[in-house]
Amino acid sequence: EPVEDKQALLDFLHNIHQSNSLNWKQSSSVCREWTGVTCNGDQSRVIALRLQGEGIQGPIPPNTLSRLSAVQILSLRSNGISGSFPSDFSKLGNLIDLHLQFNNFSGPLPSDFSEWKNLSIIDLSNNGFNGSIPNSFSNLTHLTSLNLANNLLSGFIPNIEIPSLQSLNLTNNNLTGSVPRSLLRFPSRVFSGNNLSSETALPPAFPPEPPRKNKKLSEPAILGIVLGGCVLGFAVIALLMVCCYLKKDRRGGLPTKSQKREGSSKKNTLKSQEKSNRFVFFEGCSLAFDLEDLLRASAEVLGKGTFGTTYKAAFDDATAVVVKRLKEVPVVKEFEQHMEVIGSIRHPNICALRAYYCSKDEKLTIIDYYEQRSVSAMLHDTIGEGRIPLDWETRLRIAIGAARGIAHIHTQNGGKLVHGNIKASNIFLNSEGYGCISDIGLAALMSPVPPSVMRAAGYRAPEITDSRKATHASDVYSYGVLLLELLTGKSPIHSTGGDEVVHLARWVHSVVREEWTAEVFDVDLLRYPNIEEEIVEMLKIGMSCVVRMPEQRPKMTDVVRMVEDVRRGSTENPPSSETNLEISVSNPTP
Ligand SMILES: Nc1ncnc2c1ncn2[C@@H]1O[C@H](COP(=O)(O)OP(=O)(O)OP(=O)(O)O)[C@@H](O)[C@H]1O
Repeated sequence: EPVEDKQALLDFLHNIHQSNSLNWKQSSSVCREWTGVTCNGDQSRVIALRLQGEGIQGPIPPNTLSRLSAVQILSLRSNGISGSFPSDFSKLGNLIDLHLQFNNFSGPLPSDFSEWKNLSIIDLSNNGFNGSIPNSFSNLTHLTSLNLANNLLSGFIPNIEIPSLQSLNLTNNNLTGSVPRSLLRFPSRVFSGNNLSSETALPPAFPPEPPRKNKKLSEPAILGIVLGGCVLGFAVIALLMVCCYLKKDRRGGLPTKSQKREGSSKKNTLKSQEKSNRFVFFEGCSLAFDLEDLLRASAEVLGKGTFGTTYKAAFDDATAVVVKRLKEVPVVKEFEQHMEVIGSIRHPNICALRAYYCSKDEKLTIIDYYEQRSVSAMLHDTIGEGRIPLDWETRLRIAIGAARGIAHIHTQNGGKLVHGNIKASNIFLNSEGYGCISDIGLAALMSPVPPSVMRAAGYRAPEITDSRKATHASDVYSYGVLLLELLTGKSPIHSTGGDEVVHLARWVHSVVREEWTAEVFDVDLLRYPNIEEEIVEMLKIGMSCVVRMPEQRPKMTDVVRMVEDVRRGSTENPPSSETNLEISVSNPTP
């Protein structure tokens, strides 16, 4: 137990005004039980403190958090913290990430940032910091991301020459002068909303920033929160709006247009109330809307899943986010910890979690809206005159992408993270047209779902009787069913015409055993020339994933290699015109 760190945290707790009471008790274990606290391996020091959206008000009491000298990650974002930048934070010499955004800090920034030699991410955006940007930022040789947007900073932008700096945001301040040469590599939008001179010397590659339509709306007086053009702010607003709609929805359906107009005056109040609750949003959100567009957004129910209802919040320019409202999430702390793990994952084949909301009664997750809908919709939904068949190239990319995404999930959280609900309705297409997987690990958090009502029934491995106890091997099984679905075009549970319900894995096995392999494949696929070898290879992989014994299934990393080889193999050995569709059934499926 890190006794001194614990005392520092208790001193902090006893000297702040905090509206959502933290569960920090002298008698409980700081490393194992306290919300937002992470210790090192031997539990001798606190190394991360994440108190996002905890409703903390007022200034940070001096000589409290600054005693956490081993802390590397400090996040106090989305609270109501006021006062100046705590000068004693200079003692936190091990800091790597500092998140103080969306608070009410004021006064100048510290003049000497060189104390924090390891700092990599600094987010001080959406506060009331004034004065100039200190030159000492240049000494932060490990800095990768600096966000000072939506403050009251003035004066010239210093020449910050840090090669590692990849992300910069200085929008909506009162900065003057021109953009220094060292920062010309960043796009003009990261400097917009300032008083920079026209000879800002932006290189011709960066078009001039169009006038900001909603400039007046970025004033703090309007919404009480400074959102301006900040990208992350959009997620918050969308979240708040949807909360508003959801509350209406609870009273009976989504609001009509006139109800929306009536309700708009109430939205601001709701926004500020909710802001002081438990909003947490993650970096990297690249959505960009005008605030007006956001206020016009409407909510639509996409569907009711096992764990709650999913909404689309759409904006006038067709941009949208998806809000999942989860029911029956038993433990707040577990939910928050899980969201922090998921929110930090950035991978091309994993749908990024943009934000979440957590209170005792309400839990929401926010992700991007995928216009083409899910792989399930692409395979099975009839649109307009009929279904547009999914071509083999797309199906192959879905399979490769999903495999890569799941393999990455299996490496997270010390190799303990499991998806637990892999199915076609949780897979979308990323910008490169590869599969991208969503809803990671939610099943493990929820109340157990009886196998009979599990919507994922057809994908569920035979050994899984409790929906919360999925494993890497059961994920491999579910992925195998997904492959069979892509190859056959059939749902994981389907009927053959009579009353009988057929499980896809069993059906494929029986057809292959009868040596009618060609009958297995979706007729839409058989139209494509020269793909027999690839689809047969893929079928073999799918069948190896759905064997009954979990220990006989391949590991996800092997599956990635195998599905990638399907394409590689056939380019190296082009298929003969007469491909043999025979498959040997060596491994009985259930
Ligand atoms: N980000 C998204 N973009 C587009 N459609 C989505 C998105 N997220 C979910 N959907 C669609 O919304 C519908 C409801 O999704 P939801 O996740 O609630 O249920 P489900 O996937 O059918 O079941 P489960 O709750 O077991 O995952 C599904 O058709 C799903 O594909």
